[in-house]
Amino acid sequence: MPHPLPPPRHDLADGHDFVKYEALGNDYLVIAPVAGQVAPTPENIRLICDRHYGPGADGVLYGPLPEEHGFGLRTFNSDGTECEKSGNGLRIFGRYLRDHGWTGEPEFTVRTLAGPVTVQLVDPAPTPDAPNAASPGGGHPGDGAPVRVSMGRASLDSELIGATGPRREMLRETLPAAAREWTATCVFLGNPHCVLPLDGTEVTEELARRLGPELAGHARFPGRINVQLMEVRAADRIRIEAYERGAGYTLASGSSACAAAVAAHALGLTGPEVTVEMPGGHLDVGLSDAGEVTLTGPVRPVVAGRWAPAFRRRLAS
Ligand SMILES: N[C@H](CCC[C@H](N)C(=O)O)C(=O)O
Repeated sequence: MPHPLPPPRHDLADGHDFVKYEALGNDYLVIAPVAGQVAPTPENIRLICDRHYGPGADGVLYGPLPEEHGFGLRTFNSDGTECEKSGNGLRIFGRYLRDHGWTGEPEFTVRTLAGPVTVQLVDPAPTPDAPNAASPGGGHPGDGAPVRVSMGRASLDSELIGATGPRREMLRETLPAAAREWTATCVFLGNPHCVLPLDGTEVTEELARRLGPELAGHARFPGRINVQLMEVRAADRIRIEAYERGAGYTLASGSSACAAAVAAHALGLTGPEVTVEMPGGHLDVGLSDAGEVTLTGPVRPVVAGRWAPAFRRRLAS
């Protein structure tokens, strides 16, 4: 539902320089580009995301940037690289826009490097304490209330994925790594993913951390790739461990969850609706007949803060 962006006003940032949210332990800092704000240079992003020397996060969401319709967003990984989009990042950004008064709408457009997406704040189910919580568009989304993002159409096209070699569908692709051959199905969702269906005993944090760096930087993918180890548990349930391009091992990843659901469905292993389990919790992924992918799950605010003057001096404007 397009609508004009309010003019940047510092009070919409509530006097904060950044706000941290987490989606199943996948944490992002939202930095609104208001007057005097730091610039999203690779050096700044790396220091801000550092878990020892900065506030720490898996990435930074820099927005809202002015757009004729909807809200512009730039998404950065913790290593300072910019990526096309992040599923959890978009869900967090949607919740931030509503929490901080940039919009009162329950549904709106966010423009990413990979194009526009629709974010929808799903009203929580009513409870005895909050019987009206589910009124249409009404009320403030409660803590952990679901946020849904329409991630667009998925594709297995090697050109979109950025793989070397002849143009092909990347279904059951053989990839040599760690002195073994792996069979992967690769998916483009605005950003690229490499899904490895494995036996459940192999879907471990240890293997994700060991194999992830090698596959993420594999010569087959010059632009690097996000990696998922996947166990199919039932026709409507999968489990993944993700190693993200630019952020490393994460407790959850939204676009990874979508990519794994698309790969499992393309391999004939699951239906169009799946729950994706990750170490940080689970997300729901739906695939429409037209190939549209939706991602739904909770988002939680963590902390809002101001740069300490000495820290601010280390960040370029
Ligand atoms: N955590 C993110 C993934 C960010 C993707 C990024 N690592 C890349 O494509 O470079 C998510 O929830 O989708």
